[in-house]
Amino acid sequence: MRVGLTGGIASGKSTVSAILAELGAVVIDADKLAREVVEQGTPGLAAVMEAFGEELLTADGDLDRPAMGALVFSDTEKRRTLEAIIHPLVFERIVELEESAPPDAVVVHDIPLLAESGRADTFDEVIVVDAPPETQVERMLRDRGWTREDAESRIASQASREDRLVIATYVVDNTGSLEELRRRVEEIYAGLTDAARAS
Ligand SMILES: CC(C)(COP(=O)(O)OP(=O)(O)OC[C@H]1O[C@@H](n2cnc3c(N)ncnc32)[C@H](O)[C@@H]1O)[C@@H](O)C(=O)NCCC(=O)NCCS
Ligand SMILES: Nc1ncnc2c1ncn2[C@@H]1O[C@H](COP(=O)(O)OP(=O)(O)OP(=O)(O)O)[C@@H](O)[C@H]1O
Repeated sequence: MRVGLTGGIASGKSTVSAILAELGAVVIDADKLAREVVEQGTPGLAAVMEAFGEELLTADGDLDRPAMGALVFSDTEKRRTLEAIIHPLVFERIVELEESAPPDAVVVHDIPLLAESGRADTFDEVIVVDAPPETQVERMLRDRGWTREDAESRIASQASREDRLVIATYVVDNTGSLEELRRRVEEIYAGLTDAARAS
């Protein structure tokens, strides 16, 4: 069974995917793949350098992610240029990883931009982790040392909360405690495994 997992930045997706992995799901993490495809020595990094210039490399030769973030989250055209390089490479890796998963696995795709991608209906189920923007901002300020402006510009680069909720077959309200979150995820996973067995 193929399950999409999405949510706005800092909504709690990684926390949910870690619980699902613990429960037995195979998790494919698009953010992680988006980092791997631009590691040093990759064609992805070469393509990014060609489009954006070598000043976006750190002294060690890695992609300077904070500098790239500052650039693309304040300029939509630059963000689209970066996405046009990275997204096809991520998609290729997703297909490869999916092919190597056991046939009866619950495969969870953690994809921050699932609502934006227009591919939600290619999944059997879609879990949306939901939290209000103010909670997202609070978590980003607390954890990442970003300014409120940094946090708000990322939220503004993403689909609205409403646009994400319309693709959901399961909604995880993540405004409560971590214990409540775990209970809700366990309940959803039980439903997924039942459905996978029945199919
Ligand atoms: C601009 C980059 C280098 C900044 O890196 P940084 O380490 O600061 O952030 P990281 O990659 O860990 O992403 C954190 C979160 O930012 C949000 N985000 C990332 N890219 C995008 C985007 N293109 N549009 C909207 N939100 C985004 C997501 O919620 C993501 O979970 C990086 O985000 C990137 O390469 N983005 C383009 C690739 C992409 O779209 N990734 C998202 C899933 S495939
Ligand atoms: N219910 C909760 N109560 C308190 N803190 C939470 C809750 N859910 C998640 N968090 C915390 O909020 C932060 C963001 O959560 P997480 O990293 O899971 O979000 P994310 O959606 O994966 O973020 P990103 O989009 O950046 O990948 C983490 O520090 C996490 O521990």
